[in-house]
Amino acid sequence: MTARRDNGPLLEVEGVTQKYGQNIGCEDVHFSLYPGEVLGIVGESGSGKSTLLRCASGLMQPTGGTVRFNTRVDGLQDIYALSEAERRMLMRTDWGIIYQSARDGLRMNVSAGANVGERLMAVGDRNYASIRETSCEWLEKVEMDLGRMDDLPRTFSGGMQQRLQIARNLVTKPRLVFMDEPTSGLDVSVQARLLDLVRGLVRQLGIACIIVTHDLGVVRLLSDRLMVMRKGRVVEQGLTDQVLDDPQHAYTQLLVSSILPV
Ligand SMILES: Nc1ncnc2c1ncn2[C@@H]1O[C@H](COP(=O)(O)OP(=O)(O)OP(=O)(O)O)[C@@H](O)[C@H]1O
Repeated sequence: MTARRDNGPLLEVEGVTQKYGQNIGCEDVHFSLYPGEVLGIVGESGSGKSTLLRCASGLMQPTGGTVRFNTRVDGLQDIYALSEAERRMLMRTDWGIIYQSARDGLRMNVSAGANVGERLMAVGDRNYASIRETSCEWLEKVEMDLGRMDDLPRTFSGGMQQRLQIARNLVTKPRLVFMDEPTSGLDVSVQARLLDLVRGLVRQLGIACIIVTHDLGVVRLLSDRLMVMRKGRVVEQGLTDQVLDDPQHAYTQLLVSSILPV
């Protein structure tokens, strides 16, 4: 585990509840995430994983509870008490979000290079040569062929699009990255390479991550800690190996024994 605990949590989620009318998206969720720590969230379809991720990543204000992020200047701040502009700035600088569908995370009508470069411009970089150089470095880090730099993402395979999303998100060196099913929909060998790449970059850069997935193999490989959700609630959480090798809750036991589809 590479998490650093000396300066307190990077993200603190307390009592987060999201209701959609009568429907419960998630209910009374608590957790803290430390710098450099990778948290996996698993659970069957409809268990509230995506709802929780959206609440924690500033995309949807929960109907109850608080989400606090340890900002560089002012320390722990309730992200929904910030102005829209401040929250957007955080999202551009300290957070990354990697979506299951590249369409949600990339601009499909601008080139691969511009997809990466515009993130640098958004944080104030105005030097075209250095933007292009850094974009190239990142495309290489995610094993993209630089010959495709000026091509549109819609001409890429699913695996390439996900690698481009990773470059676009990591280029600004965020401290926290949210990933929603980053490998689903890709074929198995592409998934394995992508997971290796994510694992290498996350460890090398010491980025904290929250990964929502239905794939226990993904969390086994990437996450330090694991949270298991059912019907909007967290039923079990702990160190990933502990939870997967010695599940305490009956529902986790079913998930791990593959009796339930996750
Ligand atoms: N926009 C919405 N309006 C009403 N109910 C919603 C909405 N979004 C989600 N829900 C409900 O909230 C609950 C949790 O859904 P959520 O999508 O967060 O689960 P999930 O675990 O991410 O599922 P999946 O793995 O299928 O994406 C479900 O009962 C779902 O029907």
